[in-house]
Amino acid sequence: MLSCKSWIPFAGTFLKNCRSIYKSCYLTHNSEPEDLIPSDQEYNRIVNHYFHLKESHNCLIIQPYVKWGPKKLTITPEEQLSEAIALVETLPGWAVKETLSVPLDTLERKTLFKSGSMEKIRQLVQKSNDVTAIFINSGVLNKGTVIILQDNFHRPILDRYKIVMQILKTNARSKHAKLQVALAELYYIQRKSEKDLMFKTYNKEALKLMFQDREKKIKYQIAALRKQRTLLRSKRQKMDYPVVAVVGYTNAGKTAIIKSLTGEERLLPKNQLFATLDVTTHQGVLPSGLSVLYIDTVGFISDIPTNLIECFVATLEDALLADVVLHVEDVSSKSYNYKRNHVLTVLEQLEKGAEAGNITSKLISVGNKCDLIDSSEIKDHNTLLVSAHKGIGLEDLKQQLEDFILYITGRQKLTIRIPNGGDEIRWLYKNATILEEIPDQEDFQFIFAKVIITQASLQKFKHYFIK
Ligand SMILES: Nc1nc2c(ncn2[C@@H]2O[C@H](COP(=O)(O)OP(=O)(O)OP(=O)(O)O)[C@@H](O)[C@H]2O)c(=O)[nH]1
Ligand SMILES: [Mg+2]
Repeated sequence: MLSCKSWIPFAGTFLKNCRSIYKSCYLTHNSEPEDLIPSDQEYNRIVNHYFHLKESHNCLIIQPYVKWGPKKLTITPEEQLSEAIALVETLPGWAVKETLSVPLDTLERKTLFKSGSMEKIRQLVQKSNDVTAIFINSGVLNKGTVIILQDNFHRPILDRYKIVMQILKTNARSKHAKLQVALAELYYIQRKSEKDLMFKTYNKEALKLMFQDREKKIKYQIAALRKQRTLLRSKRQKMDYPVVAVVGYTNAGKTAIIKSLTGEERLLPKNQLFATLDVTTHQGVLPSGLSVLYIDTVGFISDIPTNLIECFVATLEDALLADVVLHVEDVSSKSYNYKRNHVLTVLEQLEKGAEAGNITSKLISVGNKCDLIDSSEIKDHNTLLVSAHKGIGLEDLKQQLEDFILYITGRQKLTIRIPNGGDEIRWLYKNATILEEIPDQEDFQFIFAKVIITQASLQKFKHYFIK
């Protein structure tokens, strides 16, 4: 385990490197393209110091919970613990050895736990001596508490923030996701450097320069990617397909739903938290034949400092500009209400952000994994129940989406009488969705075309063809 003192010898080389161009030598277990993220050895060491990055850990998970008062959560400690287990098990090579829920009367105590609980934890660590880390399932622990607990239990202490960061690092595949994670990590280290004694030996100016330089380079690359995405977005707008953004708590089944709605084999739903870190787009067809684009997004999770999620908000931008936002909920989850409230709160916060527009007015909820519950367990009778696995309710979902899209985008279903084989039908094939062509029985020179068409296209059609 690294202590504060073990950092001092690095300070000299660190300062030298601060003024040099940073060589690419990102975390050893995370293969980075050479030019992707500016990095240096010292920075990586700092990161390792905070995050205790390792290929594997045997964890003791401790779930602190406040028994009563305003800090008491609506989610039970058992439910919190099961999410903590899922978080650890998401990391390849990591395992859960022991778990313990510890009641607290306050979250303010410096040691977090009372002496009786401290003793209980100490005994548990001694008993299972293959425990290599203690994960305390709480947002961010303050440095003083971490030091006290580490000194007491002689194991690295991890909090929720660190575990989620580790998952994001492990699961980030695309250039964009890696850059977002690198930025989140940088902000964390930057904040630490303002208070942490560990940085006392470093030249403050050089440190600041190094952080600024790193931030500038990462942001530059993110901006370049964003330009590409804006280009793609405008191409998509030209295609004029309605867009459905699929959002929700992590592991609710967003990817699985999109896979079932589109039949796209490339999509791989996983029993992991934060399996999806990239915003991807998939084409599907609604009951009347209208093409639609589904956007898969990064899942939400509660009790994580907002700055970590903020880094991913940029990746949600496209999603939030969608015509419809489909909120996927896991109806089999015991913390269904807690998760629902969390997602809705985050969406409301995003809505307040500059470009997001009005999200709540274009929100539809769908309850996934209904195959795992029986009718007595239904939590909200107004939510459409589906199962991506068993294919239950998917046709109803498509119909709901279609009706909502027609309503919200001002598309109309129309029947237009036009010449058979003329320019009109060719134009409509390009600019609208043709549902059916029916010959006019009274005059075979004409057909009735049933179409779905936007207001804008209808105006153009009238302008070109109706004199
Ligand atoms: N029983 C059951 N399991 C499902 C259903 N839909 C999804 N799952 C499972 O739930 C897990 C999570 O599914 P994903 O589609 O990856 O969930 P997600 O919301 O995209 O998760 P993240 O990308 O990690 O936020 C996987 O193991 C799926 O196989 C369903 O209808 N029924
Ligand atoms: Mg997913």
